[in-house]
Amino acid sequence: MTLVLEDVTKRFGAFTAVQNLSLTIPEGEMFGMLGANGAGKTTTFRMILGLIDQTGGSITWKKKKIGYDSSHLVGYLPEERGLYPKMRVAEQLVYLGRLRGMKKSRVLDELDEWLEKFHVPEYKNKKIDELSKGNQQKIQFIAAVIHKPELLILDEPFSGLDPVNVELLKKAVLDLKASGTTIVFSSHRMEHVEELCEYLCILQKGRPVVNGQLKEIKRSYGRKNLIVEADFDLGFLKELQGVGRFQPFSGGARIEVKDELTAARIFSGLGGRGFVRKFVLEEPSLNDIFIEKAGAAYE
Ligand SMILES: Nc1ncnc2c1ncn2[C@@H]1O[C@H](COP(=O)(O)OP(=O)(O)OP(=O)(O)O)[C@@H](O)[C@H]1O
Repeated sequence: MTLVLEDVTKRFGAFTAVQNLSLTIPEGEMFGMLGANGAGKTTTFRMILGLIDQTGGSITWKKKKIGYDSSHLVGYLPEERGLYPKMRVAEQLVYLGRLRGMKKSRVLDELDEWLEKFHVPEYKNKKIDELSKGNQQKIQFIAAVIHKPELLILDEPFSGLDPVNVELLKKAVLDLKASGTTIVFSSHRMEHVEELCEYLCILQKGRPVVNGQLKEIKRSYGRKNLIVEADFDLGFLKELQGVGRFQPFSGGARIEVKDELTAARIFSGLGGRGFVRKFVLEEPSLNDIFIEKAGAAYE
């Protein structure tokens, strides 16, 4: 276990931004930090990186506190993007790489590789403010990883990227994971977290309301989703015992059911009413769990 947060609290004056947060993030894993706006994700990242001190509790990376002397071990993509607009990409990266103890020639070699990977080798000598916002974000991502950090913290890495760039970045992140990097990232897009993370935490007003392994979280949530499509009105199912949220859509409904027995009862209740085109029982999505636990919806 490499990144350990024990009973961490952060207060800003009288306001508590993070409260009694305990997490263990296994080495080489990708960990999703979720929560509505203002839940405490960025504050937690800043504490992990040693940029701000926690009010209580402890945070260790491989049993040591992270401080400025460990900046070569960690990489950070902050939520507020911060490149120097008038600097050229290569100059910027050399500057940041050297701050982390890299030789200029190594920075330039790594940069060439990354720009190829992101299909933008022509950006090397462009000024940051000549690039689109999404492309600036790719450069900032390269700045966070160019020194091959052991621990990588990405605050909303996919926000503002088009679908092609989201895929490029996902692949880059998965490659880093495959090479052993421990990655913690935040996102408001549940499907990204679901696709990439085995472990996650949902914060609500600074407190962890869900924390652990995704498949275990889904299993213990219990309820499942039933997708039914039929040529008759399914509204009567709302009243059945064991039925939770009922979301009708054109030609069918998505129905939260307590257990498989409820699904079986629904199945027999459909008989003789008309034509059923689809009847599928699915695991709850992370979005379902998030809506219940964090009390906020995302599309
Ligand atoms: N320096 C500060 N002084 C006072 N309050 C702060 C400070 N930094 C953060 N906060 C407050 O702490 C809470 C948590 O903020 P934080 O930025 O960690 O949320 P977040 O989960 O990252 O939100 P978002 O999804 O909007 O980025 C917010 O209510 C915020 O206003």
